[in-house]
Formats: sequence, C-alpha cells, structure tokens
Amino acid sequence: MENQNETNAPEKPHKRRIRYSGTHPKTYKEKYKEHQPEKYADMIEHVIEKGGTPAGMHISICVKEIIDFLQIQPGQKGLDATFGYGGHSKAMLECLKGEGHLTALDVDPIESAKTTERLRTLGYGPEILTVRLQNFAELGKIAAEEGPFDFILADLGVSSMQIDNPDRGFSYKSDGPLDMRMNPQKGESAAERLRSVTKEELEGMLIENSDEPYAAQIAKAIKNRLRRGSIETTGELRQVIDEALSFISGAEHKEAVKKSCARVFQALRIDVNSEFEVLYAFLEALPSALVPGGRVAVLTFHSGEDRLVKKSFQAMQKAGLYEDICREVIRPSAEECARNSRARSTKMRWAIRAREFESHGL
Ligand SMILES: C[S@@+](CC[C@H](N)C(=O)[O-])C[C@H]1O[C@@H](n2cnc3c(N)ncnc32)[C@H](O)[C@@H]1O
Repeated sequence: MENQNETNAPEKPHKRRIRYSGTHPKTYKEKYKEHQPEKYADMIEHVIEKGGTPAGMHISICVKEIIDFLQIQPGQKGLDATFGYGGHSKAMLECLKGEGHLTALDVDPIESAKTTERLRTLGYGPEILTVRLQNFAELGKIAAEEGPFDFILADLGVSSMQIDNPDRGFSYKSDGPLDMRMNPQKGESAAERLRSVTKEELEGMLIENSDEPYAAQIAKAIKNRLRRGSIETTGELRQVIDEALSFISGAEHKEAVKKSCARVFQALRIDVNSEFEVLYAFLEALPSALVPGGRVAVLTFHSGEDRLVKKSFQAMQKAGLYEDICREVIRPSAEECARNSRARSTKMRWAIRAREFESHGL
C-alpha cells in the first residue's frame, strides 16, 4: 500500500555536505560551520581558544581599555565610526543600558548589513542604534545631523571578515580577484589602480604607504607584466612579487617574498581606499564633533596611521582643542595578543575635548 504521508509530503531538496579534501576544511568557504556561529558555538569557541579568528567573524581588540577610557553613561550619545562585526558597538551599547543612542558607520555594504541584522536580533532596535553606510571622512556632516557626541571610537583598517574572504581580494594568502575595495560598489579596484598608475607613482605609493624596501624592483616588475599581460588576481600579484625578488636566493627568498607581499598588499589597500586622506578628514573634524569633555579613542594598525593620529592629537592639544591626550600609546595586553594574533600590531590613542573652544571653521 502506498504511504500517503510520503507521497503528499513536499519534496525536500537534498542538501549535500560541503565537500573538502582531508579531514578539516581549509578554505574560507569550506569552513561552513564557522560561518554559522549560532549553530556551532562549540566549534567557534575552540577556534578562538586556539588563537584563531573563525571565518566570517572579527574579534574586537582592546575592548576593556576602550570601555574603561570612554566612561560611557546611560543617556549619552556615541559614534562607532567603524562598525565592522559590531563587537565594540555591542560593548558600548551595553554601557548605555537602553538609554541614549549609538550611531555606527561603515563603508562596507556587505558586512554592515549582516552586522546590523545580528545586532537587531540581539534587541538593539533603531531607537538605540542607527547604522549609516557612510565614510567617516564625513564626520563633520554626520555630527551636524546626529551629534555632537559624548564618545567616539574609530577602529581603523579592515575587518577579519574582509581580509579572510578571498572574494574581497585583500590577502595574498588566498587566491581571488584583486579588488581590495571596502565598498566594492565604489571606486577603482586594486587591479584597475595598478593599470592606471605610472611606475614612478607605484614606487612612491609602496614607499609612502608601507616603507617597501624593494619598491623600485617590484614597481618595475608590475608595470612590465602589465605591458605584456594582466594582473587580475591576488595570486598573480603574489607571483610577480616573487619573480621581482628572484635576486634574493636560498632560504631568505621565501621570507622576503612573504614580507614584501604583506607590505605591497597593505600599500595598495591604503591607496585604493584613500585611507590617509579619509583619516585626515576625520581627525580634522573630530573636536567639533565632540561635546565639551567628550572622549575619542582610535585604534591603529600600522605606523603611518599611528603617526597621523599622534600628530593631530598633539597639534590640537597645543591649539587648545583637546584638554588632554594620552602621553604613551596603549597596547593590548600580552594575554590578548596570545589569544588574538591580529592584536599584535594594535596601538590605541585617546583624546578629551576641551571644555571651551571656538570652533573657527573646524
Ligand atoms: C577593524 S574593522 C572594525 C571592527 C569593529 N570595531 C568590531 O568590533 O567588529 C574596520 C571597519 O571599518 C570600516 N571602515 C574602514 N574605513 C572606513 C571609513 N573611512 N569609513 C567608514 N568605515 C570604514 C571597514 O569596512 C571595517 O568594517
């Protein structure tokens, strides 16, 4: 006899387990369990315990140091200039205890949509959290609309979700399209940028943005390759860098290629996203975006960024715009660096807006 239940049941599409070779998934996409933290909490905890960052996630840095400094009180108004995975936003929202408001900015439409959804699910509705797809370079305009703010945080650079996803083209460690745009819907990709700059401009970019010691050789190799063919993927760029450093032999070659790849990819990313220009605009607008006595903390990840923040804070303190700034840079603890290797290069600086100043066109 025919089983009625079976014939009437809607056909469920058969879902095959994601296939990967070996016993463990290796690539970003194969790590399907890490992409579902709610479902595989144990696995996520295990990856973090071992000092890794689960795929599709970002581990927030210096959370305690930031929260201790910002002294957030319920009822205050704050700005997270770099929303990312929302870890810092969540910690700041917890301090508000349901009273006040947090505005969060990000230029990445892909990740900020996911983060917004996650925080909304946690109960942070639009009455307490506004998310704007906007560059922090527009701080002046944002503060005029939503500020001034009692506290501001900027955690610069890229998130782990961006750097680990080969489709975004930020990393030399996996192959993908050479893109590097934090907002892939705007501006030139890294591949296009390499085509549009001259050899001299490229060499200057590698020196200015990441002190690349082999800038001349690498810029020449890239432009030579582009005359004969194309560089469309992260793997192809890595290969050109490898060939450009062929004059370094033996065991040193591999190490030199790795270090130059890290520097060249960083320099290109800074250029593609105009990172120094937008940071400069943000720093210039900061004092006027804060209430008197308002607090700002900035996390930087390379010396160029840190220098810019340090110089701006010092100059503005001298001009009477900040009543206090950190004398020494704050670094994450040894325990935090052991838990999260990505924290190792982090530097935190802070400033407190002066109680009184004339904002002459600032
Ligand atoms: C290091 S992550 C922030 C991580 C975040 N603090 C957390 O706890 O998850 C940096 C984020 O800032 C964003 N971002 C970088 N430059 C930006 C800019 N100029 N304006 C707005 N967002 C920016 C990136 O897209 C990225 O999502």
